[in-house]
Amino acid sequence: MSQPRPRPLRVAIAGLGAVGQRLAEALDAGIPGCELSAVAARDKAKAARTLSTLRHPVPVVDIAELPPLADLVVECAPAALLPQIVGPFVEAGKKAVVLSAGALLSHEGLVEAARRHGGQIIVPTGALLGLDAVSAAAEGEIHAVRMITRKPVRGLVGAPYLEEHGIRIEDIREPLRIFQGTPREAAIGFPANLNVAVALSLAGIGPDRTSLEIWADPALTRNTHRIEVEADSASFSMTIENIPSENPKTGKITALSVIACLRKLGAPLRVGT
Ligand SMILES: NC(=O)C1=CN([C@@H]2O[C@H](COP(=O)(O)OP(=O)(O)OC[C@H]3O[C@@H](n4cnc5c(N)ncnc54)[C@H](O)[C@@H]3O)[C@@H](O)[C@H]2O)C=CC1
Ligand SMILES: O=C([O-])CC(=O)C(=O)O
Repeated sequence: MSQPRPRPLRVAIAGLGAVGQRLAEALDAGIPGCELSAVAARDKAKAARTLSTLRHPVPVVDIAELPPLADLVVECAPAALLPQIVGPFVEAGKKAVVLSAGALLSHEGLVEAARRHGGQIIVPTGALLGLDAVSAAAEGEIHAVRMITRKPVRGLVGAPYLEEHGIRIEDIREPLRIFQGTPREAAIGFPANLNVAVALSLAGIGPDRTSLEIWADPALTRNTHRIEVEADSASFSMTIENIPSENPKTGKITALSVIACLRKLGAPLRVGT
């Protein structure tokens, strides 16, 4: 006898920016097994106007009001808000999809809280690619992971690392390597730009052994990430060229990755690790 169909997972969106808006539209149009149940926004009046075209209206609330309204939260807000969005969900044994992955490194207690309370933090592939192969390779032995990110100037200006090191990129005419180090260092210096490097490191050999270069390139229009992996099971390299969304720092594919991730949660056929 078949099991009764579970009720849809109530999904909350925290942050109604480039990713949040696209995701709200997709949930409203229908992702099987999921229903949009609430949105948290900084400017609630503006968010209510943005959401007024949805077929199924949802409450627009403060972050602190989300937990009783949802079973899963998608964090797509500024990185500094990560603990207040994710903490209450995982402490209640619920799930949190995290886009500001860089901020996980300075709030490792969240993973511990999820372990203690039976919650789960899900970092989708986001603006990157290949985390399926990296996770598989990590079940064996990975010798090295290297990532090279190239971004248009407007996707990088304002990063704290540039200001701290007096690096001006506004007038460059040639590609300039602006950073060489680890994802852990980049998460601090580029909190709105390098979540992908941290996601890669968490899938593979960690934020201190992964190596990362960041280039500002005035000729580029796309955020371009190349990953190179050497493992005992395989060697592979892959590149993704992301078309920016309304937010020049964020590739369009980021919201689509979250949509695909939510679709997989309850799918009868699930493809990819
Ligand atoms: N993991 C990945 O592959 C990627 C991660 N990201 C990260 O995802 C996050 C979201 O990206 P975007 O949508 O492009 O950012 P965005 O800047 O377009 O949107 C963030 C939204 O959060 C809202 N917000 C600010 N304070 C708030 C508060 N107190 N309560 C509720 N909402 C608040 C802002 O008003 C804004 O609408 C960022 O942290 C970004 O760095 C972005 C691209 C790829
Ligand atoms: O890493 C990020 O947060 C965003 C990014 O590079 C992209 O969208 O290509």
